Amino acid sequence: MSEFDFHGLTASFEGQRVIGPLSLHVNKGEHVALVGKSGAGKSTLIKVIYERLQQEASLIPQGLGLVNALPVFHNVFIGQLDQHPTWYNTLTLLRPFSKDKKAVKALLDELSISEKLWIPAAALSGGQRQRVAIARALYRQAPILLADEPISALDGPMAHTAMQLLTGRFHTSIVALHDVDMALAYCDRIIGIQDGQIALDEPAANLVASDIASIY
Ligand SMILES: Nc1ncnc2c1ncn2[C@@H]1O[C@H](COP(=O)(O)OP(=O)(O)OP(=O)(O)O)[C@@H](O)[C@H]1O
Repeated sequence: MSEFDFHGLTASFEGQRVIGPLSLHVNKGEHVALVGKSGAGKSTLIKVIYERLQQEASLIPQGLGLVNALPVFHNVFIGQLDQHPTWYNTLTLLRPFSKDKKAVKALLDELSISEKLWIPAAALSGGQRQRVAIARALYRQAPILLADEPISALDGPMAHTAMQLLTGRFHTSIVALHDVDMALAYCDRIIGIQDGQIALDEPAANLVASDIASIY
């Protein structure tokens, strides 16, 4: 069953075409890895897809988009901001409800970072910030994940934990990954981007890492 079927996806900067035009059909339940060399267009393609999906998707942008002045709890809670009335969000800023504290802490426990619950995001390391952005995306509970290099700053075991959570909790995902081995391990479809076009589109089961090398 189709999750989405987009045609004519394009993006340009200062008149220079960097994506497409291309078509992308993704089935419900697919976990897609976007691979390709730096500058190929993976981040831009994720942004273009997000513009079309909006509320249906959880986004982990490469820049993470954390609010530095807010504690980790609030940065994760932001994932559900549009699911509550304004009065609820205002009260939460001052004094979070215990059910939300419990839910956010449980998620942070899974990413081994719950001890930072009340620490401002500004005081976190790069890998800790990435885990908070992952928790925010999971907390949103959207059906589709769009993630741009979500594990680039994580150590080996934590990178595996994060990929298990992301591919396990989201029905459908599109994740840009530099690590080809992680892409093959956790995704069932590999899309290679080269100069803003799809240069490879194969089930992961049909590929080994060296097959993907040609697009780098
Ligand atoms: N804001 C921008 N203004 C101008 N050009 C841009 C902008 N953002 C991206 N580009 C250009 O678009 C092309 C694709 O960039 P993009 O960030 O999508 O690549 P990428 O595959 O995600 O790279 P990386 O793996 O390094 O993150 C590049 O040539 C880049 O220089």
